[in-house]
Amino acid sequence: MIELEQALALIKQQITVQENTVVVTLPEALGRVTSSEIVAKTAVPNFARSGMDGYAIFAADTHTASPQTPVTLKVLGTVLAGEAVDQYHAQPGTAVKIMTGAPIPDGYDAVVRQELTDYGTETVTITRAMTKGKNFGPIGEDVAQGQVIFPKYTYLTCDSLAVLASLGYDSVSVLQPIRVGLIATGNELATPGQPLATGQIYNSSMYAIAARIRQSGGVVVFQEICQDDPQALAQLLTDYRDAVDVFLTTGGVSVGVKDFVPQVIESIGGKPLFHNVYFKPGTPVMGSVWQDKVILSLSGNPFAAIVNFQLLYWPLLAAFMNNHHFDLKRGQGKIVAGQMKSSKLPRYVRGDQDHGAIRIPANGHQSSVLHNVVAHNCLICQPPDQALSVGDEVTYLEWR
Ligand SMILES: Nc1nc2c(c(=O)[nH]1)N[C@H]1C(S)=C(S)[C@@H](COP(=O)(O)OP(=O)(O)OC[C@H]3O[C@@H](n4cnc5c(N)ncnc54)[C@H](O)[C@@H]3O)O[C@H]1N2
Ligand code: MOO
Repeated sequence: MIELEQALALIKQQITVQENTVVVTLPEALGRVTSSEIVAKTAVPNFARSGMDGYAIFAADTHTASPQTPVTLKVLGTVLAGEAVDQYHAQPGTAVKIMTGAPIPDGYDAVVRQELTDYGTETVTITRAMTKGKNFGPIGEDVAQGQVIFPKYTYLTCDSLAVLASLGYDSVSVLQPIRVGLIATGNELATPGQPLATGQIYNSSMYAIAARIRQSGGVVVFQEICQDDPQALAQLLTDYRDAVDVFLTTGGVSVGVKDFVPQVIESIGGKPLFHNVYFKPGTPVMGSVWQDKVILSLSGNPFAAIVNFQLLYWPLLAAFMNNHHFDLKRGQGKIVAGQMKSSKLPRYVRGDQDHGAIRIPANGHQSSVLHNVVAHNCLICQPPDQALSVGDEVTYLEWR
C-alpha cells in the first residue's frame, strides 16, 4: 500500500504533456490551454485616446486657469469615438471638443473634462489648470505592441477571451483536449432508463465522472458498462486503445471473486503502478500503464469512485495540460459542527465548508451512500488515528 503522494508521482511520471494542438474560435477557447505564446500584434489602443468627454488641449495653455482667472481657447471642431483626426492641426491657444475614447489629434497633451468648462462650441473657457497627460490615454495604454500577453500553457478564462478579442484575435491555438474512455464494470450494473433485474443497480458514479471530464474540457470518447467478463474488458480496452489518452474503470479492483480488473490489465501487457492506496474511501484503487496510456481503476462504491477520481484525475489532468488550474485546491478550516471517529487510514470525509467553517454531516458517510454528495462541497482530510470534533483545525479539498 502506498501513500497518495507516491501514487500521484507514479502517475505523473507516465504523463507526457499534450503535444497535439487545435485552432479554435474565441467562444470555443474558454477553459482551454494555449499551445503557444500569444503576442500583441498591435498596441491597444493603437492611437492616443481621450479618457473623458471634454476638450483636447495643450496643458501649458491652462497653467494660469482658475475660477477667478479662466482661460479661453478657440475650438477647432469636435471628434467622436471612431473618427479620424488628420484634419486637425493642433496649435497652442486652440482646443478640440472630444468624446471619451476618441483619438486625440497630434500635439494636444491633455484633456480637460467638460464639467470644468463652459461647454463652448466656438470657444471654450476653462476654470482649472491641467497637467500634461491628464485624461490622456497614450498608445499602448492597455497593451504594448509585441507584449507577450499569454505565455504558452495559459488556462483561458472568460476574461482571457476579452483580452484576446481586444488584440484582434478571433481564434487561438490550444492544446487538444484529453480523451478519456470510461468503463463501469459489474454484472449488477444497469443503464439508467432500463428496467432493473433482481439484484441490479444503476450505473451511477460514471455519470458524475463523465460530467466532470466534460466540464473540465475533456472528451469522453466512450462510456460503457462491461460485464464481469475478462475477455469483454480486454476487448474494450483493445478496441479503444488508440482513441483515448486515459482509461478510467470503476469496480472490480478489490478482493471479490469477480474483482478481475487487475488480472485483465496484466494479461494484455499492462504494468501496475500501484494497487491499494493508503487512504479511504476507495482504498483498492489501482493505477496502471498500458502502451503509454494510464489506466485508473477506481473503486466500485460510488462515493469511493468519485473520491478516487477527485484525488487522482485532477493531478493527472494538470500534468497532461501542464497547467495548475486543474490541480486539486486545498483550504484550511475549522470544524464547527459534527464529528468523525478515528480511522486507521487517512480518510476523506464529505463536509460542508463556508469561509473555513466546516460542518460534518451526522450520517451517510458510507462509501456506498451517494445521494448526499450533492449537499457537500468539500472533502475533509482526516489524519490517521485521529478523531475529528468541533474546534479542530483541518485541511480540506474543494469538491469540484
Ligand atoms: N473482503 C473484502 N471485501 C471488500 C474489501 C476488502 O478489503 N475485503 N474492500 C471493500 C472496499 S473498502 C471497497 S471500496 C470495495 C471496492 O470494491 P471494488 O472496487 O472491487 O468494487 P465492486 O466490488 O465492483 O463494487 C463495489 C460496490 O459498488 C457498486 N458499484 C460498482 N460500480 C458501480 C457503478 N458504476 N455505479 C454504481 N455502483 C457501482 C457495486 O454494485 C458494489 O455494491 O470493496 C469492499 N469489499
Ligand atoms: O475503500 Mo472503501 O471505499 O472504504 O468502502
